[in-house]
Amino acid sequence: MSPDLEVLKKEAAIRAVSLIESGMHLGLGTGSTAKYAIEELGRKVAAGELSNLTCVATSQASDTLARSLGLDVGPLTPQAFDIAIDGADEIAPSLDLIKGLGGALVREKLVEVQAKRLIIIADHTKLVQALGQKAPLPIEVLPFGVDSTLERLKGLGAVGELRRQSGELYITDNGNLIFDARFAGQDLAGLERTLKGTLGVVETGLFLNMAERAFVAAPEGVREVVR
Ligand SMILES: O=C[C@H](O)[C@H](O)[C@H](O)COP(=O)(O)O
Repeated sequence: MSPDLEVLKKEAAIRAVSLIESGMHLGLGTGSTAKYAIEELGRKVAAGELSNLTCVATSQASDTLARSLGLDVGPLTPQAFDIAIDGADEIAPSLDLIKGLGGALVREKLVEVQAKRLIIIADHTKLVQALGQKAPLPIEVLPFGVDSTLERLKGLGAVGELRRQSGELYITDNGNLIFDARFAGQDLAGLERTLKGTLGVVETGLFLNMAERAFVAAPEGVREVVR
C-alpha cells in the first residue's frame, strides 16, 4: 500500500529543513506541507539542534503556528532570506510553479522573491508537465471594483470564478479576493506581465524562475528536482 500523502508531505518537509543551519534568516511558507516544515523547525529548535533562527511568515496562520512553537518571527524587512521553504499547487519540470490555493500568494511572493534559495516541498501529485494542467491560477484582486476587474480578466481570456469558502467570498490576509482562473496558451511570462498590468489585480500565483529546488515525495522515496 502506498504511504498516505500526509506522510509524504512530511518526508519532503524534513528533507528541506535538513538544509537549515543555526543563525539563518528564513521565510516560512503556508499550507499543509509548509506546516510540517515549520513543525520540524520548532522541534529542532526545542531540541537544541538549531539556534538563533529568525523567520518571516507568509500568512497569519504560519505566523501563529511558528510563534506557538517558539520560533522567532518578525516583520518583512529588505534583509535577504538564506532559505525560504514552501509548498506549491503545481510544479512544472522547469520548477515554475502555481501557488496560492491556500490564499497566501501575495505574502509568499513578497517573502520568496527575497530568498537566496527557495526550496519547494510537495508530494508527487503536484508534479505536472505544464502549469494549469490541474490547478487554476489564483489571482488576488482588490474588492473595490471587483466586477470591473473581472471583466478585464475575462477580456484577456480568463475563465473562472471568485473563490468562496463555506458559501462566502474568500478573503485573504490582505483583505482582498481571489479569482481562480484558467487561461488557454502557454506563454507564462507574457501572461504574468499582462496580469500584473491589469488594473485591480494585486498579484498572481505564477512563481516563475524563483524556485531553486524541490523535494518531491513519492511512495518510492523523496526526489530532488533542481532547476
Ligand atoms: O497559498 C498557499 C500556498 O501557495 C501553498 O503553498 C500551496 O497552496 C500548497 O499548499 P499545500 O501544501 O497545502 O498543498
